[in-house]
Order: sequence, then C-alpha cells, then structure tokens
Amino acid sequence: MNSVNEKKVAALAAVKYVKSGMSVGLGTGSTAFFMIEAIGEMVKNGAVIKAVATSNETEKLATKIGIDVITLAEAKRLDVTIDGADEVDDDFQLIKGGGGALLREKIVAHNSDMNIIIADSSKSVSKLGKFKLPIETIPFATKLIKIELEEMGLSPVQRLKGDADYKTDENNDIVDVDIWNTTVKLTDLEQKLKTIPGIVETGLFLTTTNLVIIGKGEQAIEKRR
Ligand SMILES: O=C[C@H](O)[C@H](O)[C@H](O)COP(=O)(O)O
Repeated sequence: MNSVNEKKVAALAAVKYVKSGMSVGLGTGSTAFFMIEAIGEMVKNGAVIKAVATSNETEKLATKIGIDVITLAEAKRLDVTIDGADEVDDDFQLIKGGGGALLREKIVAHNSDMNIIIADSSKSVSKLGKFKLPIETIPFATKLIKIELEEMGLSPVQRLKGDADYKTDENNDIVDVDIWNTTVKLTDLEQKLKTIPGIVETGLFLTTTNLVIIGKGEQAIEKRR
C-alpha cells in the first residue's frame, strides 16, 4: 500500500477520538488533509465541532468544507489536536515543519489536552534527523543566526521558494539544519537553539504527543505514551 493510503488510514483512525461538542486543533499537511476532510464529513452529519487551524492553508480548507474555524483565543483550550509529522521516534519525539507550519502547530499542541500524531509508516524512525530540522527565524536576524548554526556544526540552509526566501504564515524565514550527527541530547539542543535571539521556534516536538497513529498497509497502529 502506498504512503498516501497509509496517511488516510492513520487519519481516519485518529478522527474516532473526535466527538461532537469538542474543540479540535487541525494540523497542517498532506496527512492532516484526510483528517480535516473526515471532520468535515462529521460536521455535515450534524456533529458540532469548533476548530483552530494551525496554518492559513488548513484554515482555508476547513472553512471551505464547512468546519467552524475559531481563533485560539476564542477556544482557550482544545480537547484534541490531530497533526502530521515529518519524523516520529519511539519516544514520541517529532520533527515537524516540513510544510513550514511548525510555529502555530507548536502553540496549538501546547494548548491541547490531547495531541494525536498521524503518519504513514515511512515517518516512523528509530533516530530523528534524516529529515532536516526546520527552525523559524525572524528575517532581521536570519543571516547571523545561520552563522551561529554553522558554528554549532548544523549545516544550516535557508529555505527558498523559487528564487525568493520562503516565508511562513507569520512572515518569518525557515532555516533547515542537519541534526543527524549531533551528539547533544535533543532536549539540550532544543534549549540551546531557543536561547539564540531571533529563533522563534524549532520543529522539535519532544514532549507534547500523547498518541501516535501510524498507517501501515491497511492497519492503523496506535502507540500511547
Ligand atoms: O509544517 C508542516 C507540518 O509540520 C506537517 O504536519 C508535516 O510537515 C508533515 O506533513 P505531511 O503530512 O504532508 O508529510
């Protein structure tokens, strides 16, 4: 079975945790797409769902299919958030932000009672870091941050869109770094990166995930923290 179908299998298994009356965080990306579609179906069938979107792209899609999108301030707290990941390890640690949505995703995850990560089997890894770690930076500081990241041995590359700098929904830059060979513990690395002024957020999600659902063939494999 190809990864697209595995994404759908995982997404549909996750949507079973969504009940009418809940406030739901909607993730971003090609796996989250199937979850948003399925929640749209629930709404069509009468479920009352209030949703907070983790990106402009997700907001557009959710609104188009009739999901009531509210602000995080209006929701205050979310019952559950369902989101994808670029990599997930056996300790429920993630790399996210391949699609540039890591900042809002991390804020929404932080404000959710339950966080479910959905992914196809290719995203499940024993060690994070084959996927480059996205770091969101303030444009004023990006060039100098890149120098610091270079000195840390992280081989930073600023993300581009065509010939121009890639911009996030918050109009920030993304610098992708290579953490595969880093000897620093991920929690320490995260802490260190966050002390550099101008780094807004990293795509390391180390503590927020409660449940991982991996689509493997026709099966949805659930792993609870
Ligand atoms: O910025 C994007 C998000 O973190 C996505 O959830 C992540 O990149 C996974 O996306 P996809 O499901 O398309 O592989």
